[in-house]
Amino acid sequence: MLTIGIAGGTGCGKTTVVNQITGQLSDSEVGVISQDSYYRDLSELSYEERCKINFDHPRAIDFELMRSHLEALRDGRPIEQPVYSFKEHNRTDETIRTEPRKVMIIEGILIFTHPEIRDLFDIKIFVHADSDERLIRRLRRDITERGRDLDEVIRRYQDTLKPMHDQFIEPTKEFADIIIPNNKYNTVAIDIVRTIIAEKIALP
Ligand SMILES: Nc1ncnc2c1ncn2[C@@H]1O[C@H](COP(=O)(O)OP(=O)(O)O)[C@@H](O)[C@H]1O
Ligand SMILES: Nc1ccn([C@@H]2O[C@H](COP(=O)(O)O)[C@@H](O)[C@H]2O)c(=O)n1
Repeated sequence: MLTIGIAGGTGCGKTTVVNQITGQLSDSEVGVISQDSYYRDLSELSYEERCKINFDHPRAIDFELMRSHLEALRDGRPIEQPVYSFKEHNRTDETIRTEPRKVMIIEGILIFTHPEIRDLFDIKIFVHADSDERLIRRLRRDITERGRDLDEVIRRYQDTLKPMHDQFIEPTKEFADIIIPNNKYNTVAIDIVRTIIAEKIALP
């Protein structure tokens, strides 16, 4: 199995890049896992308490579960990937059965902060977009897709997102094998990654 990690700050375009990479590839050969699935279960907290959680700190992520899932896939075993709700700030009761594939892509803001997770990646890609661009994209996306309003996004950006990005996420750029500049759509970089994956899939 070829394991590709795609990191970068919120709104840099990780999900978009993953969709562009996998667009014309077969689902049976390339799978995608999102770090969002591994936000800790917060069912013991009220909704109001969950709203106050810092979701940009590495401790918000259940890296143990992520590691055991990545190792299971690598060993050829399927996993039950949790499904996350941004509206509820919590995991749902659902899971998605994810079968091992020739290529697995894992995307998320914090995946390069954890040394043991980092070591599981054959290729590490960091997607870069400037912070003003990322904030604009995040505002648009969170309001239209994640049930947030302007005040919520700005408050979270100032209180936790920006400081956590500077402390934890930006420094992991140094671990990347490839940095994709994504202030604008970057078809050249996407083609390069697709070529690498196509070669892997072509192997018996
Ligand atoms: N290169 C780009 N140019 C303009 N908008 C983009 C670009 N890449 C992504 N977007 C948009 O920005 C928003 C955030 O992108 P997304 O892929 O969800 O980022 P991430 O997964 O890194 O948080 C989405 O609405 C997406 O359509
Ligand atoms: N309940 C939650 C959980 C996470 N977030 C934010 O999501 C961002 C990471 O996801 P991306 O798709 O943007 O990479 C992260 O910055 C968290 O602040 C949230 O708003 N609510």
